[in-house]
Amino acid sequence: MAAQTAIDNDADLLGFIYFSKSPRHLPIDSAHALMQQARQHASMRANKVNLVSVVVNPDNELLDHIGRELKPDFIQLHGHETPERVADIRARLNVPLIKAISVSSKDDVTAARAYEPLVAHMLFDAKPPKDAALPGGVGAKFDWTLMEGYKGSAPWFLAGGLDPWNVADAIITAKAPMVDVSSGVERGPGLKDASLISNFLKAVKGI
Ligand SMILES: O=C(O)c1ccccc1N[C@@H]1O[C@H](COP(=O)(O)O)[C@@H](O)[C@H]1O
Repeated sequence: MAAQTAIDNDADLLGFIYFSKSPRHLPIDSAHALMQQARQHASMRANKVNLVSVVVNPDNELLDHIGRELKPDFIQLHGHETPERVADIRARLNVPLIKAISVSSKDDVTAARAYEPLVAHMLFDAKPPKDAALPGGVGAKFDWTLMEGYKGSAPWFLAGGLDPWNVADAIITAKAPMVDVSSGVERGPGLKDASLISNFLKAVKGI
């Protein structure tokens, strides 16, 4: 299981996608089973791993369902949720939030300020191509130098097109405290690859 490889290589967080257009989409029952296995594996190894439910413009019904059934450590909002909507979600759920921002310019990075008081972590991902079916998980990179000077009020994630070969350069260039990856550790859409996962984590931990 990909999650086990990630845990064995000291990943701090694991993401479970709930978005039907994604090749990584996991219905709640499947996510529940995989998250249980991941929690058991981490506790056997005395590793602490945080489990993240990734959603896109979720309605309240879905959020309540995820909160109740999956009990994730974080919910990652990867759509066009406004700061007002994020404030509503924060008031509704007792789950720390990660807000993804799509970046193609410095203004996009500046837009993070409005979310910072509302979330545990910001995540900066590339703006997907206009015709993309997914808002993330498409392997698109952005100009990491756009993160220059961004401090943030909490540790933040760099994402978008990262892989085992470029992640060290990305961390150094963007001065990123944390990174997130999806397609860059896959051998095909939705097919996580154990050796890519372990090479990615070795590259990150080796810095
Ligand atoms: O991975 C997905 O399928 C996905 C679907 C919907 C929203 C977000 C998704 N993934 C997130 O996208 C970024 C970057 O992915 P990649 O490494 O460029 O493939 C990452 O934060 C994932 O959590």
